[in-house]
Amino acid sequence: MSDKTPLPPDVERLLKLMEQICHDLVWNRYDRVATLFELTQSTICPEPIASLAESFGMMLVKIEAREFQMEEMLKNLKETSKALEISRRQLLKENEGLKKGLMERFSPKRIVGQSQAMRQILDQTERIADTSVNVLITGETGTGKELIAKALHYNSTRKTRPFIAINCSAIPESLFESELFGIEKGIATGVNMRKGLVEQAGGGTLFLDEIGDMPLHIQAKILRVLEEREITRVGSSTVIPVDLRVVAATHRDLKTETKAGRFREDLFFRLNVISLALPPLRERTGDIPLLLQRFLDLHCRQMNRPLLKIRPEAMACLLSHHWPGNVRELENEVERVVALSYSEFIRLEDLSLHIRQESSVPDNPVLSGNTEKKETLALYDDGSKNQPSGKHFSLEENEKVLIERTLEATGGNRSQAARMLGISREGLRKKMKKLFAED
Ligand SMILES: Nc1ncnc2c1ncn2[C@@H]1O[C@H](COP(=O)(O)OP(=O)(O)OP(=O)(O)O)[C@@H](O)[C@H]1O
Repeated sequence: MSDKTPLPPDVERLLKLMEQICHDLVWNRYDRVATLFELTQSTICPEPIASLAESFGMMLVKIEAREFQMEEMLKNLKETSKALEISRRQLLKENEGLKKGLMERFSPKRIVGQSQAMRQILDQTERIADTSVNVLITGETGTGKELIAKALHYNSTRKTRPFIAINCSAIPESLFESELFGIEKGIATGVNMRKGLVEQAGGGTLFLDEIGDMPLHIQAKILRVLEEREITRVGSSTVIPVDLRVVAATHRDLKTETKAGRFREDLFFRLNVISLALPPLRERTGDIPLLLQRFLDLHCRQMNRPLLKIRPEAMACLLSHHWPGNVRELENEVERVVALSYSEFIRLEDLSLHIRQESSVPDNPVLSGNTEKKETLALYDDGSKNQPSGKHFSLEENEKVLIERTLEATGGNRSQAARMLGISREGLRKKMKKLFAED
C-alpha cells in the first residue's frame, strides 16, 4: 500500500461514494442509484471513475432488466396457473356432468324394452350391475349387447373408472397380445413402454366384444387374467396385478364353438357365470313402437325437426319387417326417414325400399287403404298370444292386433298409442269401441 501514490482526495471521495452505492444495492436500497449515473458524466468526475461508474451502471441496468423480465415471467406464470386452475375446475365439473349423463343414459330404466324377455334382462342387469360377476351377453348384431354391458358398468361402483371395449374380431392376430397386455420398453429398437387395454381397464370394466372370434392362444391368456387377476406385458416377466370386471359378448353360440374346438371350455364356464341372451327384434315386435318413439324423439330433436307421427300402414310395415340388423337397423331407418322427411307424417313410401319389399303390407287392404279386399296377410309372425289363428285374417282382426300391440308397447297409454298409430285419441276410442265392444 505504502508504495502506491495516494489518490487525489477528490477521487478517493468519489470511490468511497461508489462503494457506498454498491453497499446500498446489496441491501436492495436503490435511492442513490441516480448519483451513480451522475458519476458517469466525465464532466463531474475524472475519466477512469466515469467509465468505472458507467460499467457499473450497465451491470445494474442488466440486472434490473432481468428482474423486470423475471417479474413479468412470474406474473405470466401466475396468470397461466390461475387460468389452468379455472380450466381444471371447469373440466372436473364437465367430467362429473358427463359421467352423470352416461350413468343416466345407460341406466337400465332408460333402455327400451317392454317385452317379457327384455323386462327380464333389464331386471337382471339391474340386480347384477353392482357385483363383480363375469357376464356373457349373447345375441344377434344390433340387439343391444354393448348397451347392456355399459348399463352394467355405469350402474356399478366401478362407474368412475374406465369402460374399455375391445372388438376381438377387429384386432389382427399378430397384434392381439400386445394390444391386450401391452409392451415392455426396449423389446425392439425404438419401442417405448405401452400399457395394454386390460391394464387400462384397471378398476373398471373390460368389455370383450365378439369374444367368439378371439384366437385360442389369447383365450388361454384371458383365462389367466380371470383366474389370477394378473398380466405380464409382452417382453417382460414382471407380473402386474389387475382389478377389473369382465363382460363378454358374442353373436356366436359358444357351446357349439367349444364342441368344435374353437373356444376353450374352461374359459366359457368362467365367462358364463351369468348369461344374458338378447332376443332378436323380430321376436319382440311389441318393443318396436316404443323404440320408434325413442329414436324419433332423439333424431327429430337432433335434426331440429318437429316430432314426426307415423301412419298405420308404415307402422305395420315396420312391425312385419324381419330386422336382420335389429335395433341398430331400426335406429338407422328412423334417422334416414327423419333426415329425408318433408311432411309431419311417416308414410309407407317414406320407408326404405328393402323394408317395404320384404313386408306384407302393400298387399294389406287395411293398411294400404284398399278396403275392398277383406283378407289380409299376417302382420305378426312372432307366435304371440295376440296372433289370430290361420295364415290369413281379416281387416278387423288385423286392426285389433295392431291396436293391442301398440297399447301393449305403451303400457296401456291410449294417448301415446293413438299418436303412434297416427290417429286421434277419439279415433282410437271409437275403433276400440267397435273392435273390442268397449267404451
Ligand atoms: N333396448 C334398446 N333401447 C334403446 N336403444 C337400443 C336398445 N338396444 C339397442 N339400442 C341401440 O341400438 C344400437 C346398437 O346397439 P349395440 O351396439 O349395443 O348392439 P350390439 O348387439 O352390441 O351390436 P354388435 O353385435 O353389432 O356390436 C345402439 O345405438 C344402441 O344404443
